Amino acid sequence: MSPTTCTGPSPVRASWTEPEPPEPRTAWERKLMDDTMIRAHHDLPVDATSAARAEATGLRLVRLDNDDADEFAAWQRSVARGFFDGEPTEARRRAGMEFLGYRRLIAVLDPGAPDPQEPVATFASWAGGLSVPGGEVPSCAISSVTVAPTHRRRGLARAMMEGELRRAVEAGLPVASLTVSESTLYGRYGFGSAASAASLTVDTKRAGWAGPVPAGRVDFISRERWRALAPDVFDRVRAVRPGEFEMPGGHWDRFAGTRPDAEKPELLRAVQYADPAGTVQGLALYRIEENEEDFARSSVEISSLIADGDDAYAALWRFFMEMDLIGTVRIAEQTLDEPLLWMVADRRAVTVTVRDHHYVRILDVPAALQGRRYEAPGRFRIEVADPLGIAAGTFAMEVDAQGTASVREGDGDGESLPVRLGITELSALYLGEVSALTLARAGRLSCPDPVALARTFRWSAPANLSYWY
Ligand SMILES: CC(=O)SCCNC(=O)CCNC(=O)[C@H](O)C(C)(C)COP(=O)(O)OP(=O)(O)OC[C@H]1O[C@@H](n2cnc3c(N)ncnc32)[C@H](O)[C@@H]1OP(=O)(O)O
Repeated sequence: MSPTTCTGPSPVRASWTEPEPPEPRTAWERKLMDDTMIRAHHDLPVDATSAARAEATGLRLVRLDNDDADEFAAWQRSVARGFFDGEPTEARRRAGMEFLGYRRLIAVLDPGAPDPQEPVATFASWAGGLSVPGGEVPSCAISSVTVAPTHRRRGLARAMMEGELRRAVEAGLPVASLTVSESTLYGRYGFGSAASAASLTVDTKRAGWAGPVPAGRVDFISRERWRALAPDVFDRVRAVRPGEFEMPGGHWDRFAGTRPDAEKPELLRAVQYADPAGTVQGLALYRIEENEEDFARSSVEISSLIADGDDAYAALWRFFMEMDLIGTVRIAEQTLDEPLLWMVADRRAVTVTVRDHHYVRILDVPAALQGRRYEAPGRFRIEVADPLGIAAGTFAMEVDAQGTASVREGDGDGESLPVRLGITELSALYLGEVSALTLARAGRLSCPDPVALARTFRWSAPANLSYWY
């Protein structure tokens, strides 16, 4: 599989068929149907080293059968407990079986526990497309990492992570990626914060619309129509925005509240923006939170805003900013460089909070670095340290005037600029968000000319992952 393509099929179909599973609707779901490589990753047995480590402490590290309803239900219960959710309802179990069949499910079982089938640790992964500057690479997406409070700090999370990263390497995936509950967890495994997220809170009474007024129209649509349109509009946005990830199965229905386990879907409102020719270029989902004390200062929570182009972006934001009875508009998971800040009359009406969000871990340095484009040519000799030994080495990297890189193991020539850094730092640089100069100033990499390195690795389109997985 080339590092710049990612196609992939549903490795597993859930056994629950009541009602009939829907036809695959998103690009992801369609692609899942026929990619043997993704199925191969899904079906690999558990890592022997990690399994032996668990065995030595009397525990069993296993890969679960997605089609086994009891195993899946127990795994899902443990994940819910790990993330402080309530016990999954029957509707949630069924939806999970239907929508999560593509995930490789790992569990740790404790034969000494009162209920030995209930996992004491969980882990999920799947192969999907990660948008990078100028392209897309296959990534091992990781989610649902939990360890029961009764079994914490015995190395179970480490055993699962190390084992699953080795499996991802074996499957030929050049990077791994995840979203995090805590910033402190994943740097030790070589993950770097590669796409941050900004939360915006707008005081609409103060902001004042100073942006363009596009010629198209904004209309209310049903949640079902939003669900049907969103994948295509999102895929157009994703193609040019590093940091976005191919939408995992089940997520569109979760956002739109069109899954059988949706909670209060009736509170969601959906709108679209169509250009004057009638082409839908933007979509948004939101809910209103009424302010009982002052109806004229109620709040809008935008849960999704997908804008393919500047007109769609301006039209949707203007729609929210000029709504009657609204005092506050909130949105999360935005880029660090939102045009909205330049579309309001009073900049201080917008409060921006920044958080680390999408973490990336390079597993195969040549494949990963060749999978993206660069903004300036350069020749580098990159020495990478990796505490897990997966991607350590010295690499000669040459970027031509078109921004295409050729990377191979070796020292390069005497003209190459020497760079020394850890895999966490190289991974953080990967999507072009943080500048190499900033990492050098922070003492996180060494290079005699960090400005040259920064010029090559930066990317003008800001990185962003607009959701959690
Ligand atoms: C991608 C995702 O799913 S993100 C979600 C992560 N999960 C959660 O936040 C759910 C609640 N938390 C948990 O379930 C657990 O505490 C976990 C999964 C975070 C950690 O599980 P444990 O089995 O206790 O971790 P383990 O014993 O393997 O520790 C591995 C390392 O991480 C460190 N570590 C573990 N938890 C934390 C923490 N909360 N903060 C900082 N360091 C931590 C350990 O000190 C250890 O360090 P070392 O190996 O470098 O010495």
